[in-house]
Amino acid sequence: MPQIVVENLRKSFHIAQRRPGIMGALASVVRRRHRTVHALDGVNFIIDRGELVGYIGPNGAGKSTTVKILSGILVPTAGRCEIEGRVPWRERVAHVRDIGVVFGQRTQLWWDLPVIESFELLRDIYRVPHTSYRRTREELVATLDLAPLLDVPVRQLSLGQRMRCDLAAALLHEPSILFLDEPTIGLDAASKLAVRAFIKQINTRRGVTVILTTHDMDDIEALCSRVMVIGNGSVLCDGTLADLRRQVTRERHLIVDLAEADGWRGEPGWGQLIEHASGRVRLAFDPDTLSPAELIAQVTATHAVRDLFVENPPIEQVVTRLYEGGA
Ligand SMILES: Nc1ncnc2c1ncn2[C@@H]1O[C@H](COP(=O)(O)OP(=O)(O)OP(=O)(O)O)[C@@H](O)[C@H]1O
Repeated sequence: MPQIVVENLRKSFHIAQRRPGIMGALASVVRRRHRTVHALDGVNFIIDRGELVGYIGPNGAGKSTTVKILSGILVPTAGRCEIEGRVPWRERVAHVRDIGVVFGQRTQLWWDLPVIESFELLRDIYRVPHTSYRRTREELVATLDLAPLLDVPVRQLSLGQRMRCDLAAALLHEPSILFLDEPTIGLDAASKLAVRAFIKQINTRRGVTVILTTHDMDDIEALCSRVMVIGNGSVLCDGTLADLRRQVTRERHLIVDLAEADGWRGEPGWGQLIEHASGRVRLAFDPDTLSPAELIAQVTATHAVRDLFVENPPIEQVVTRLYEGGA
């Protein structure tokens, strides 16, 4: 049975528009003009227990609105949304016991309290029995290396330390679903790797379903077997990263390091030259028109080559094209 069902979900916001100038402001008091923003315009997806799904899209596409509806904070204008058979905004108390939410830009911990006291408060709020709370807390403290941080007030933590504490806080009540909104934003390389490893671990070992919203494509490549791309309020693509690539382009790239920096003599039939600097050449070619083996044979027959390799276009490029197509 699917754990999350979203069908034809719509959410519109009516925004009061202010007219410019003092007269405009006075006129707005008497007669307000409104503008409607269709943040979600028919979103559909199903997520099974234990999936780790990336939810990506350009700014303003509707990601946060979806997550807010799924967490019961917002009520949609129309459509169906059920999680564990419950409607999130109608059965909020039961629903929040099943979910954990982490926002990279905000903390759910109490700013002036030591971390451990925030944990205790969350235990009270979620009414977690003492024995299971202690067991889960000890596991999380060990896995996320939190022991040295427990007595430190949250405002004194670095961003990376705070994120590790926020992840623990979201999991203390052992939810079966975790919503992560930009969990690696602003983190240094080592902290990013630690957070990613932890997300992977709670998904594979504990079977927690994870919905990850991010603009960091390295997060997606490292973690997600499935990616949903949203644009203009609807899902543009739902599948593996390979599906996403196939939907956007068949293009592949040949990268050639030349023995002589300015020795490039490309032929028009080899594809499009998209980079040529410091002896490195990057060609975008269509493997259906010219096979990689044939292209390599032609290039090496006519050039002195130090090194070469074939790769897919960077995922950022693929995603940007998908966003542009969707827009
Ligand atoms: N409370 C609100 N009132 C009015 N408009 C809103 C509100 N929340 C979101 N919107 C609008 O709905 C659209 C979708 O916003 P949303 O925050 O869901 O996008 P997003 O994909 O999360 O963007 P980002 O990547 O920038 O966080 C935008 O046009 C936004 O301005």
